[in-house]
Amino acid sequence: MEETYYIRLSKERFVFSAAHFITYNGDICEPLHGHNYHVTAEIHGPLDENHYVVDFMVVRDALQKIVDSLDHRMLLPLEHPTIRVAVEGEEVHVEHGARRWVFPCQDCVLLPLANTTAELLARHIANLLLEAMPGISPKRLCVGVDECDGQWGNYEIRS
Ligand SMILES: Nc1nc2c(c(=O)[nH]1)N=C([C@H](O)[C@H](O)COP(=O)(O)OP(=O)(O)OP(=O)(O)O)CN2
Repeated sequence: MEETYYIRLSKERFVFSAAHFITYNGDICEPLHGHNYHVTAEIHGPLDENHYVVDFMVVRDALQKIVDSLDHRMLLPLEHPTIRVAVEGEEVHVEHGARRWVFPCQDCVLLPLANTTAELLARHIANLLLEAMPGISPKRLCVGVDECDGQWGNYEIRS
């Protein structure tokens, strides 16, 4: 029998309210809209000298910073094949086909993603979480992003 330990952080305050639009089925582009995204993280690994997988507080604080950095922002994908995102002075200019949007830079987060789906947001948050916890290399890290009350996109990375 194999034993595993893992921690899960799923706090009510891991929420960011953000605007986005995605494309799907080729070139169909959603209207701009918002979600109250909920985030969870699960970390698997052996116990350390404290009998922790990882200190809850370390993960909690790192995840909270990431969540806060996305809160009250327009989420924009930098790697989308047909949504063009360009910073011009203090503004972000966005184009998709004949549609155009202009946002103040401070209201936007430009993400290295091909689309702002819940799945890709989960991957992005997982990568930020790993970067924020140097020295911690979990056996498995799972991040979940809930777009709207029970529609989760999940990402898992194993070492
Ligand atoms: N696997 C995925 N499927 C979909 C995603 C996604 O990220 N991953 N995203 C969407 C859209 O963003 C869409 O906005 C979600 O639509 P909907 O569920 O209708 O969300 P609402 O906020 O409008 O919620 P209501 O329950 O309708 O109020 C689609 N699919």
